[in-house]
Amino acid sequence: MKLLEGKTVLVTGASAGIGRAAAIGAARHGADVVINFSRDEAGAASAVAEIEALGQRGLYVQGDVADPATAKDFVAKAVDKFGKVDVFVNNAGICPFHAFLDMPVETFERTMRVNMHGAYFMVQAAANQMVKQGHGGAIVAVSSISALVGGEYQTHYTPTKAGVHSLMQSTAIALGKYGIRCNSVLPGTILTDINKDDLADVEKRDYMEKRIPLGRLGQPDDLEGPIVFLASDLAKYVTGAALLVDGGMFVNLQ
Ligand SMILES: NC(=O)C1=CN([C@@H]2O[C@H](COP(=O)(O)OP(=O)(O)OC[C@H]3O[C@@H](n4cnc5c(N)ncnc54)[C@H](O)[C@@H]3O)[C@@H](O)[C@H]2O)C=CC1
Ligand SMILES: C[C@H](O)[C@@H]1OC(=O)[C@H](O)[C@@H]1O
Repeated sequence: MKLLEGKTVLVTGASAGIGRAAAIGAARHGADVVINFSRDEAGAASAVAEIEALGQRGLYVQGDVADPATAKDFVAKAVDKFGKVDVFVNNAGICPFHAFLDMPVETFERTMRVNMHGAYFMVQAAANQMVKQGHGGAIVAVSSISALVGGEYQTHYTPTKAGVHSLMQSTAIALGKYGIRCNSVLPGTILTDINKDDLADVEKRDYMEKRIPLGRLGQPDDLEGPIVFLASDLAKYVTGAALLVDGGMFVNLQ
């Protein structure tokens, strides 16, 4: 069963990793997909090629989500090409691991701008378009298990992930009257570029793996189903919710 037939889906940071998996998943479920990317044009082009190979239409648009102007441009280009926005997936994010006591101001500010400000202005631009269209929509934010737990080298990052989930709770209220649902997915540890240096530490990787009841670290396509579900009418009465996708890591205290 195709869950997003006829929909136009926008995904940020989709040249690789979880964003790419969400974009491909949406296409597999019958959507046309517009992806934002910042630097990796080859990755973006190959994601669009994969979307087209699935029989759907695709478009890639360059833009740094930290710049609020990117949000309006992304939505405008999507509407130019496909006429509407039905689903928006806020995925772009960075996590430059660093200790707390000597956190460089630039690292802190860049992480806030990409992960939090970027999410805010992107969600706002997508929501304005959905309100204008008048037939509702779905917004899914890629938050994190890190919205619920801390990280010694992530003191600048975990507040952005809690912030993104909190944004979905508030926009669920602000946008409910327009039929726009807003939810978060909370991935656990998923093997992508964002953590490949961190997980090169064999001891740490081993510890993470052992903490996961399902016995393995996540892959980007583990997020495909949960994101498509929240974007689809199967979740038509779900808003303001958060779905942990972590192989059971969070609940595994002892
Ligand atoms: N990999 C993991 O274990 C987890 C990842 N997440 C979140 O998932 C999201 C995706 O990350 P991953 O796929 O894991 O890593 P990734 O590094 O493969 O993907 C991040 C994407 O965001 C893009 N991006 C970064 N800065 C950008 C900017 N300024 N403007 C536009 N695009 C930008 C990158 O180009 C890349 O495509 C992030 O928000 C991350 O916080 C959440 C929980 C766990
Ligand atoms: C980048 C980290 O490996 C990853 O990001 C998250 O949000 C997870 O909690 C992991 O710490």
